[in-house]
Amino acid sequence: MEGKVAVITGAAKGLGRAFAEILLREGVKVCLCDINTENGRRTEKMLQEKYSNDRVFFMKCDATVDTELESTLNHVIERYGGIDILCNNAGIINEMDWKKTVAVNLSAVIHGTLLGLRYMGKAAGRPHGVIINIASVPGAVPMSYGPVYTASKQGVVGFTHSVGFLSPNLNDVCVNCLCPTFVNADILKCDESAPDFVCSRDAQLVEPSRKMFDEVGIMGPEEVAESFLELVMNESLSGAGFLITRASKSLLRMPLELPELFDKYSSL
Ligand SMILES: NC(=O)C1=CN([C@@H]2O[C@H](COP(=O)(O)OP(=O)(O)OC[C@H]3O[C@@H](n4cnc5c(N)ncnc54)[C@H](O)[C@@H]3O)[C@@H](O)[C@H]2O)C=CC1
Ligand SMILES: CCC(=O)/C=C/C=C\C[C@@H](O)/C=C/C=C/C=C\[C@@H](O)CCCC(=O)O
Repeated sequence: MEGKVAVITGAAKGLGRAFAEILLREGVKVCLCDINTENGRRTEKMLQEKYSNDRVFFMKCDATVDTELESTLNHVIERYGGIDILCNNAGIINEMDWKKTVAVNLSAVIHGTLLGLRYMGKAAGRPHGVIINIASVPGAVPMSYGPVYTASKQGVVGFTHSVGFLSPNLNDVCVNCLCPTFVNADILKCDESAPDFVCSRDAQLVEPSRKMFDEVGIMGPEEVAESFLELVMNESLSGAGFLITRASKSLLRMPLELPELFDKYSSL
């Protein structure tokens, strides 16, 4: 991993920051992209102090703005010479502004992947590339209080399964996705005062999820980052989706393990 270059969207905090940190630990150079400059600069400072100034930097980038995402990738190529790992991680849950949820969670992931296929791997004169799209458990099962969020994540899983099937043969870029269960991050707060954390206003729908927190547990971002690293290092898989649960503490390949998961949810 030493010397490889990674770009992570939504990396100012939560899972994106944990993914950045585990890659830095392995010797990778990382560009942290996020729409939130304040958190992004804070994370940049923290990681530069821990690793070094020249191995990590922050770029303000709204992943939903096509030109911003593309110019970010170009900037990273100029600065570090290429890109080997791209993680399309930025995500929100906002059932009221459903177009924004689809734009961040699905459209930006599709655009990021298509750019990655152009700027990484053989097409860009690099030996190999890895794209990891962050979906979620609702990428495979329904989540009643977040139908738009669910649709966006199912879109990510379907897109990844399809595009990842061919991409290793085309230009040696693997595309996979991760579906973690609940992770301790701001997105879980469902705080209606923060516009991007709005899920259903119907308490009766949200309540079952709170029960699910106890049932399936809430993972730490660093636990998910260990599985993320395992997937980044696997150069033979593509078009696959992986579930990460607290109980398994490892990657479960979808859809093989899903019948068991459906049983678990339908019995609650
Ligand atoms: N926390 C959880 O329980 C789970 C989260 N996920 C997914 O993991 C990903 C990361 O979420 P968390 O770290 O949990 O949430 P978070 O809310 O802590 O972090 C999300 C980051 O994305 C950034 N962001 C939002 N819109 C953006 C945009 N347009 N462009 C660039 N950055 C943007 C935010 O500023 C924030 O820094 C999301 O895709 C989420 O759907 C998946 C499964 C479980
Ligand atoms: C209460 C606020 C909240 O739950 C917000 C969640 C936002 C994002 C987290 C998401 O990515 C993780 C979801 C994991 C879900 C696991 C199981 C669900 O599919 C069960 C849904 C049960 C139901 O339909 O009520």
